[in-house]
Amino acid sequence: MSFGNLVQAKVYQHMEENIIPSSFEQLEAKAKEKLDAKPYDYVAASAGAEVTVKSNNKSFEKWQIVPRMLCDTSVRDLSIELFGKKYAYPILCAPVGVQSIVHPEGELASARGAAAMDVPFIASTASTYSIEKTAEAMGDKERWFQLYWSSDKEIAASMVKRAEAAGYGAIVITLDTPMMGWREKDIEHAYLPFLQAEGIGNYLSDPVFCSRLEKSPQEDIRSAIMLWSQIFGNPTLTWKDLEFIKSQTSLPILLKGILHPDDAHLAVEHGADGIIVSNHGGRQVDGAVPAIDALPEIVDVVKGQIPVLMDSGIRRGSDIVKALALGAKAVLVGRPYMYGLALAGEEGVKQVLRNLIADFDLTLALSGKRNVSELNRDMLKKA
Ligand SMILES: Cc1cc2nc3c(=O)[nH]c(=O)nc-3n(C[C@H](O)[C@H](O)[C@H](O)COP(=O)(O)O)c2cc1C
Ligand SMILES: O=C(O)C(=O)c1ccccc1
Repeated sequence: MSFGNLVQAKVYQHMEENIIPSSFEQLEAKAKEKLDAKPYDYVAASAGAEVTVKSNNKSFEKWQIVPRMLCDTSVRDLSIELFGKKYAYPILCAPVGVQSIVHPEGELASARGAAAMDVPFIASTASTYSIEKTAEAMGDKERWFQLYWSSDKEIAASMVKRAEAAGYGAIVITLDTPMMGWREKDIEHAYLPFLQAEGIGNYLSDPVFCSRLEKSPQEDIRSAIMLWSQIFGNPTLTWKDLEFIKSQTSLPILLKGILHPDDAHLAVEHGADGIIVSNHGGRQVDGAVPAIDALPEIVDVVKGQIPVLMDSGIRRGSDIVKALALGAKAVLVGRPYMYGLALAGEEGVKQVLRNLIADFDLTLALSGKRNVSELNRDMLKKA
């Protein structure tokens, strides 16, 4: 059945039991009801007084869309091109670690949900399920691998090579987490899921990691967890270390966590293939600049030499329109799909993504635009 431009009807068709609220606030509230406090707070909470996570959302309100009329928006194309490949939408699932704390199928369910919606899935280094198992769940659908560069560089290199072998299309190196931020809720709960061996699946299945152990993780999980805690994160890294990872792979490399225009400049200078403007959803430096505020200056510095993506605070279609109008090529979503996963596994992730895509499509059309390349700063007004 075709519903023409009644995008809502196309969405309703898939909602057998309306399990997933369409509003982000209700989605979060339902996830809170369902989950235990520890895993819920791990996902929902942020660093410090949570100023940045709040201002991530507030800052989108500073930009107002000025819609244009009579533009024939009957036929629309939401696709983009990145690194020579076509993507159906300018939306990706952000790398989110340790997803098994909200659903037993964890990353596998999210990856399947993303694949079903034609949304690329970025698998975190800190996944409970391995690079290879996640790839297997996705068939030939697009996936990227996010690297937490461990203090043992051979382990980092091994993971990058495993990702390339398993059909991942890009490597995202997260720069803002050489150590985890000060998250008051997790401290209150004394919660660190890794200490129960959740979120370390890529290490336990890594030949180089295992070669550093006296006994296999199956024989002695405590020592494996201990080693993980010693090698996770690498605060010694500097710009010149990027050369090492570049030499390990032919995949495009994106740097995630850039907020300063000078760092964007350095990223280009050191041969990054892309940048992800992000404050890690407010989970690292409380008081850090909202990502949407950092974006325009970074886009100006990069001058189209490499694609600039962004995340931190994308909740609705209008947020995506604004980010793209300010120069982002695509956006990543984090918490929204985690709540979908918590509520209904793969189906929940699918519904969250489907709603977001439909909302984006409608906002684009109602703003008088037919495709992503028509989005630019002229359509925005600063409040
Ligand atoms: C529970 C959780 C775990 C995360 N784990 C990772 C991770 O393993 N690697 C990473 O690069 N970013 C991680 N992030 C950050 C996300 O990739 C992304 O930057 C952030 O969630 C975007 O903000 P949003 O949640 O407001 O959409 C995590 C975020 C959350 C909420
Ligand atoms: O919780 C996070 O934000 C995060 O990035 C992370 C870091 C280490 C392991 C798992 C997730």
